Amino acid sequence: MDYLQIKRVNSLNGNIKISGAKNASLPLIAMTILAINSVHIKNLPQVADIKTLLKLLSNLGAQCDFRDDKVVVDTSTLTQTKATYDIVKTMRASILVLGPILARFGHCEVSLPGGCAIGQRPVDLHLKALEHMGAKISIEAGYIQATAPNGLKGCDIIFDKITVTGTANIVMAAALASGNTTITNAAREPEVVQLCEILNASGVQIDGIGTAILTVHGTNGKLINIEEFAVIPDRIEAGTYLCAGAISRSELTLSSVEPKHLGSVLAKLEEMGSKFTITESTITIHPSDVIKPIKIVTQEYPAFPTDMQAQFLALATQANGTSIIEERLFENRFMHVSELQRMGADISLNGHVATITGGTKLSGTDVMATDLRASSALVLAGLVADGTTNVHRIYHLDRGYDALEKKLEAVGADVRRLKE
Ligand SMILES: CC(=O)N[C@H]1[C@@H](OP(=O)(O)OP(=O)(O)OC[C@H]2O[C@@H](n3ccc(=O)[nH]c3=O)[C@H](O)[C@@H]2O)O[C@H](CO)[C@@H](O)[C@@H]1O
Ligand SMILES: C=C(OP(=O)(O)O)C(=O)O
Repeated sequence: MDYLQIKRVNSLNGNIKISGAKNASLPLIAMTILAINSVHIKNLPQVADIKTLLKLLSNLGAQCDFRDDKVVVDTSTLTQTKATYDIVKTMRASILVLGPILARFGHCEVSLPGGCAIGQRPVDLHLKALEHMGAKISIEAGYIQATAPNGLKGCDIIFDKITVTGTANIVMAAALASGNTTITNAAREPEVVQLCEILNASGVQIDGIGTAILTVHGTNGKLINIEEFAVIPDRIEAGTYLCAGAISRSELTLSSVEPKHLGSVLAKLEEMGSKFTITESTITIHPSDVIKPIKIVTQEYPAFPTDMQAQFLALATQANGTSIIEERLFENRFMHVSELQRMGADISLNGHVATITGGTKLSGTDVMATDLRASSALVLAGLVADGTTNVHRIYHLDRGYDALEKKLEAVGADVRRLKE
């Protein structure tokens, strides 16, 4: 198993190119199930989750040719409709094949994804919405068994909670349904917006893109032609490297980034003292020597993302005062706290709220990554901790960060990937 060894740096300097967004790539790859043609996707990140989803599609019979940051997916040979436990257990986002497979074939089996380190993460809203569209759904032996022998029918769906992959799943199901599907309380994340835009450009009319009410005009079973496109930049990867600049008081420039998607993250970093030079596709962070404490509440886009909570918590350990971070999306997304405490951080947890007394000196030690963003928080802490920090179980990090150690090394960090 690999681990990352990080030594304290004085400062970082240089340019980091941001990769395509994992959370946009996943629904966009699932979307190829709706296509009549071979779909060319550019700017994919080289991360484990992408390979996992492509493996899932290959197992179902699709042809996937993934080279560098491009993939060509041909689902005309896709004949199997069962997403098995061995793959789904490694990546919850496998649930994204449910909507498109059901819409195209009229039946689909997907292993229940189950919970994960950050929380229970049920998929009840995906299933209820599909039932509303006419699907018959049962859970048998740990599998979601879904059928729609007469096709899916457009209808009005109101999500009780905003769900990102739930919205993506239903948009894809609705794309091939008969009639119109209106989704109220839809997710507005840029990753959902891109999925809708590509579908819209491929002949599936979608009204309200980027708003909380989407109307998808179904094609009544007709597969669609999808032109080549590039995945949007990863706003969470970008946010993580901005935190690297802020915590190490280093000027860093991010390129191939979409500043518009980072509004709440930039606003919080500004409150903490950083300044920015922003162009259409670059952000340079000019950090301040003094990091100010912060109050953060995680919420759905465009508010502050839960996927940046762990990294800001690491940053808050170096602020000159007390920060308060409230996690509203996932009930157990504070697993990094105990590891940061082992490095010397002063953090108290009360349910969903972490109180971080900043200004403590961190010391390098062996720490365990427990989930994807917890991993990057530990890397950020390692950049400023005295001595050496070894981050173990980085298979979590490899799910979503493209060449993290190479990108950090290129700007002067001492980060090495080693074998246990
Ligand atoms: C692959 C991907 O894009 N993952 C992102 C996606 O996850 P994901 O799509 O799984 O997260 P959701 O938006 O669905 O979850 C939001 C909240 O709704 C709850 N819920 C969701 C579905 C459901 O059927 N029932 C239910 O109760 C969840 O437990 C959670 O508390 O959005 C999350 C919230 O921004 C991000 O942290 C993840 O990085
Ligand atoms: C929680 C995340 O991903 P996933 O939904 O795939 O677990 C994430 O990207 O931070």
